[in-house]
Amino acid sequence: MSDPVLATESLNKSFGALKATDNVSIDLRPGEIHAIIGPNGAGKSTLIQQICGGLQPDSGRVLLCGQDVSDLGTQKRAKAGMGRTFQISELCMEDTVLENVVLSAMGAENLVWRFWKPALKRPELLERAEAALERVGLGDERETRCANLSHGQRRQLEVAVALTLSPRVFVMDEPMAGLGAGGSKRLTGFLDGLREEAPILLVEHDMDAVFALADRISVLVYGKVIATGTADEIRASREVRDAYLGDEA
Ligand SMILES: Nc1ncnc2c1ncn2[C@@H]1O[C@H](COP(=O)(O)OP(=O)(O)OP(=O)(O)O)[C@@H](O)[C@H]1O
Repeated sequence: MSDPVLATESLNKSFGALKATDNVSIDLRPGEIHAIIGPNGAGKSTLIQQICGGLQPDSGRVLLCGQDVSDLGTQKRAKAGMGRTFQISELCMEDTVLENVVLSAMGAENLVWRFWKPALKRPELLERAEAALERVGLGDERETRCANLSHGQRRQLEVAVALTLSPRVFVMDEPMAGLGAGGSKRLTGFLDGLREEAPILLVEHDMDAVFALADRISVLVYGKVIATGTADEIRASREVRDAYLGDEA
């Protein structure tokens, strides 16, 4: 079996007496989508934040392509290849789609951000930004202001932004949130193809999307992984049904 691209080793995080992440060890293999599911308050976002560097665990490690990144902050992890997406607030609503992606491509080159308007004329940055926009299907929207994009298009734009950093993994926190049925279906199709670019660790409440996409699913309950397996294995697990999915799964 191939080495994991991303792995957590015994991550623990408590808030007072509450164990939000309890000894969590999961991994993400090349080409796969690994979904993390679980009830509200199970610790999914806390886990994602520890993986991406926004929150320091009490103990445990995060490995990216075998390298221990536990001591790196969010930016350094992003540069090392951790492509966190769907932080809507990081898009600049007043700027165009192309400007948003160029800004990110500049970050990848450590360029100073106050010089970013002239950077729009730099062919290598433009090329990288345009390639990312084409890849996510927003090539025709390059001059559209971000504020005028649909919810689903903004999610695609966030992937384009992440792509300019040549991510080794994507870590996505509830990408389907706020999308209608049609939007979820379109995004599901898009994520299905995106796994060729880099494997995806996906936290998601939309079970249709999870069961359509995930190669493996881990179920988190009260901060603990109670099961990891294929969609069929997770559906068949009595423990998972009792703790989370009920009998409709
Ligand atoms: N900064 C914090 N301080 C104290 N408690 C926190 C903090 N962040 C999260 N928690 C608690 O930790 C637990 C896990 O929260 P978390 O947001 O990670 O769950 P989640 O699985 O992402 O939930 P949801 O599906 O509702 O987004 C919850 O009980 C939450 O109230």
